[in-house]
Amino acid sequence: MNTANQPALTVANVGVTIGDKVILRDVSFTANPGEFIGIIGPNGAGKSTLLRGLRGMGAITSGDIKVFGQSVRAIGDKELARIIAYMQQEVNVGFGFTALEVVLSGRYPYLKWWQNEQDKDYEIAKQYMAFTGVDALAEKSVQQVSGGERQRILLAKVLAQETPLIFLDEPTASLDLVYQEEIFRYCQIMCQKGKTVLIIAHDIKLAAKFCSRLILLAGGTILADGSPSEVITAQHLQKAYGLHSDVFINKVTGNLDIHTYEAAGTVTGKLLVHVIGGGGSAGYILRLLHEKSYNLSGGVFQQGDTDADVALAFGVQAIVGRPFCIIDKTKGSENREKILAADVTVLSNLYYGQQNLDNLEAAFAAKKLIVIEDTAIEERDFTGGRATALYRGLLKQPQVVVLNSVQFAEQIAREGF
Ligand SMILES: Nc1ncnc2c1ncn2[C@@H]1O[C@H](COP(=O)(O)OP(=O)(O)OP(=O)(O)O)[C@@H](O)[C@H]1O
Repeated sequence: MNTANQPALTVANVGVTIGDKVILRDVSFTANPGEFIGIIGPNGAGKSTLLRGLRGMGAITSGDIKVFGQSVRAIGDKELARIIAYMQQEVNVGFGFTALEVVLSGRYPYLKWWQNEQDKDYEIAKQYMAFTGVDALAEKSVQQVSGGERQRILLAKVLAQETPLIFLDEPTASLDLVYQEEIFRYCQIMCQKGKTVLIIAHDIKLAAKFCSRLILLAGGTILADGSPSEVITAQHLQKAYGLHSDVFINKVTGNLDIHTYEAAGTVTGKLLVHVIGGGGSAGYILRLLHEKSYNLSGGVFQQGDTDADVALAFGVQAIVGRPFCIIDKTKGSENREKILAADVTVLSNLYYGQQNLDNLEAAFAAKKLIVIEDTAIEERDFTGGRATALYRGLLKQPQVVVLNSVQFAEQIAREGF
């Protein structure tokens, strides 16, 4: 087969109906050499049905599938096995076979019916066993290896098939974190060498970390197809999984991260809450309130402050000032505007220096103010006593309620504001 200048896979309007149940409909996409495509989606979305169908193993009721420009229907079994290797979700490995024998069975598309495996086949099998780190297990029975080792033996078998296309149906299921990452890493290397890998995965974060592209299936059709950041959005996750989430780049890992939470009722939706914070003191407050769907603003945070990052991750309108600088007039006024507009303002357990003293002064403008106090103000005062004096004056205001962070969390969980 001539594979040059052709998409590896062309899927056009594929549908699968079993009995009167529509399992897949209008599935269309093209996969090019070198692409590492993660197929994600909730249970029952049709991922396995799709992969089986693409491999020509399940009945496709409509549409067309081409590999390197040729319809799969027109390709014989053995030739197709030289183009697509497929690792199914549950593989029964025959009793008594050694790991090497299992991997060698991946070479069958290259053997004539009368032929045994040749030296070259042994070399290839051993090469991929070394690649997936199971060469030392060659003579061991596959019944006597761990689940992770077995998955890597099966991956070596699939690789020994030396096909340009590789389909993997949840190869990481039941594997620990190390093995899961390893399998994704092996696939990434194979794709860098020009192979096309389609992998079904339930771990979205892992798929987003390694795959060059994701296809999100939901309800039997493609909901989103693109780069991980295009596909993994709160809106798509809500549509596909019915899940409330925030999607953001984790500053520690540099990877896409997802924070999921239980949906709050609609009661809190319209209440405006402003959170005065900084230096990481407001992050958990923003999270708690965001999870309850309050309409939030926050500030004045400093650029680079984790409170500013948390606000960004949760889509909170944040007033962010320059780092290590006294809060300027503009930011101070913005802060007061938000405080005046808010139904409730929360003042976090802030530490005060000259730079952020304006946050404390601004708190006097609140209609209703919840002051979070976990540490005595004297210990948080780096202004030579000014912050303490202001704070004491603030606590005398009738609109002020003082809670520690545990009481605050309980209050929000129990009844909100
Ligand atoms: N042979 C069949 N007969 C009838 N329904 C089927 C058949 N095979 C699959 N289905 C149904 O088709 C839908 C899609 O199944 P499929 O296994 O493709 O989903 P999946 O996305 O791979 O799910 P999971 O994440 O749970 O593995 C499910 O509702 C399933 O019950």
